[in-house]
Amino acid sequence: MPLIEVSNLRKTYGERVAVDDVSFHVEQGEIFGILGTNGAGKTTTVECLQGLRTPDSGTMSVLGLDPGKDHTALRQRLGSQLQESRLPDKIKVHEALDLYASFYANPADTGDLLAKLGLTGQRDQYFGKLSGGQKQRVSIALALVGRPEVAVLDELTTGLDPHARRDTWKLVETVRDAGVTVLLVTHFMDEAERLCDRLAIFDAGRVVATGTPAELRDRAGKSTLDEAFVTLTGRD
Ligand SMILES: Nc1ncnc2c1ncn2[C@@H]1O[C@H](COP(=O)(O)OP(=O)(O)OP(=O)(O)O)[C@@H](O)[C@H]1O
Repeated sequence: MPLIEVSNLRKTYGERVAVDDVSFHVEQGEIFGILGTNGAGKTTTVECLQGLRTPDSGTMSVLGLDPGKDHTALRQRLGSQLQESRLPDKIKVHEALDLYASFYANPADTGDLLAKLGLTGQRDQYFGKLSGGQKQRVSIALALVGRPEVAVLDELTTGLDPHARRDTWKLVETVRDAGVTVLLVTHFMDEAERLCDRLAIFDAGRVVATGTPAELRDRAGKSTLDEAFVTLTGRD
């Protein structure tokens, strides 16, 4: 049974249809990408999956739970990275981690987690003083502190330099290799190609294709995911 199953999901904001008849599934242990341009409905979809938004219609199952009904149980088993750094500048790294750890019944050891993410030296630093890459690593640490079975990582490398992006990608692979299923929201084709085992291409609230990066390239008859994306979204 898939770890995540979404069928015919629809979500509107007033007149605006943000997500329209979206279906896909995610298998245990994979990095699954939700790829699309701005406003494609990616964040709305993962917010519904986390029980943060109520869809208008459709069904969802995450770890066998219904996000709408089993929100509290799901929160213990799912880790979320914030789309932007929403931490106050004046919180220290270890304070943020301890705070998030307190939300979970069986949190990870925060010292170990900081070491794994290369943040031991930043333990006592204010969040506001960190570099972009360090902030991103803190937000990944916050997503992992509850020992989640599924981690939702949204716009992971936006604003990072090429070295920090590559370091972050390696980190995501380490997370997956430790057995965590990763739902990766991105609008970067190179990131999706490099990291995702399978992905769904979103466009204007709909899923236009799902598959491995190689399958999507083949289907579109293109040599890069970038070109395949343009073809599959009908923008050729
Ligand atoms: N709270 C809201 N109220 C009204 N409209 C919203 C709200 N949140 C999102 N939308 C609209 O719904 C559509 C889908 O937005 P969503 O944030 O899900 O897309 P996205 O693919 O994650 O985009 P981005 O990459 O820019 O984050 C957009 O047109 C957006 O303007």
